[in-house]
Amino acid sequence: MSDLSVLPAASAARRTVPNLLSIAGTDPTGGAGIQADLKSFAAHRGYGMAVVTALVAQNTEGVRDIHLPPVEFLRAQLDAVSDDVAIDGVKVGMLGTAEIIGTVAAWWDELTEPSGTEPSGTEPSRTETPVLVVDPVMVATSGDRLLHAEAESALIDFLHRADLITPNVPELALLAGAEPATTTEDLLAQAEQVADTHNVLVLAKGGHLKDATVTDTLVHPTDDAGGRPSHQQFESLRVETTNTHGTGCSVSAALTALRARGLSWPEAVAQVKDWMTSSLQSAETLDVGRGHGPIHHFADLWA
Ligand SMILES: Nc1ncnc2c1ncn2[C@@H]1O[C@H](COP(=O)(O)OP(=O)(O)O)[C@@H](O)[C@H]1O
Ligand SMILES: Cc1ncc(COP(=O)(O)O)c(N)n1
Repeated sequence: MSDLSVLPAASAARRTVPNLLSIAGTDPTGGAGIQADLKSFAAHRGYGMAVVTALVAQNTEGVRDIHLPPVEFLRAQLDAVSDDVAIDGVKVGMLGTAEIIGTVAAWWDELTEPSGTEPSGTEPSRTETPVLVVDPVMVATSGDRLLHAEAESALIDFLHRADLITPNVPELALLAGAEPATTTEDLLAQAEQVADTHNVLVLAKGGHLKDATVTDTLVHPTDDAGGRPSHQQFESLRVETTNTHGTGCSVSAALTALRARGLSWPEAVAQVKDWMTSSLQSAETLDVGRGHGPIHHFADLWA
């Protein structure tokens, strides 16, 4: 009889599960922020890690209070992860203040820019710059502000670091300095402006438009020759539900996971859009709270 007391561990010689970090605020009811990101990473086969920028006393009905840990402690959390773990993807959500944005920016720049010093041999074995997705979180579905108004310009300055930004309609309007789009064409024009200004790929999410279908548009900045790769639109039927708490957080985390797993951006967006539709369709099988409930991150897995 074989020895049942020892189970062989799977080989970790080559990492096939990406290490993914969410830098975001919390939602103790589990639908948005870091809690949603961790579920979304797991639903997309990634190993989830989390650094808390802000403790948010919120539920499905709204935000009650926000506590900001000192930025020295935020930096200590970031270093604790990056000193030890090879990070494949980072999703940035709620940042809250200009000081927090500056702290995350300094950490990111040190992590990704060559220091000029010889490696000590103790760094985690990362071969490439991690994927960086920034969800420019400003206002929650409930209408509560999650970014100080005076921190908007600091957030805008942060964006050029991202591989992809994922604004919703009001966030894109703010970034473009325009009124919120009312049509997919307006959304596209604003996304082109923002993509060029910050030289960043933009996924303009159309959930807040009133159409019967929901269209997200992936927009590239113009290239060095002044041309723009054609944009791609991802359309789905609109799910009739008020359980939309955390949709933006979940989408940006899912995209981080799939890109870190090697999918192209269009492949990742197409897959995440399908997943989001079924997560919204199954949201009512959960019974969480009296307000805007969470989506069902594991609808397909549990089916
Ligand atoms: N009612 C809906 N039916 C189907 N998809 C939706 C619906 N609402 C939002 N989505 C999708 O969920 C994601 C988040 O969209 P959006 O609501 O625009 O952003 P946010 O959650 O950041 O406000 C997008 O991929 C969007 O297409
Ligand atoms: C900590 C935190 N981050 C982000 C959101 C936005 O979530 P949504 O707008 O998708 O409800 C939120 N409510 N809380």
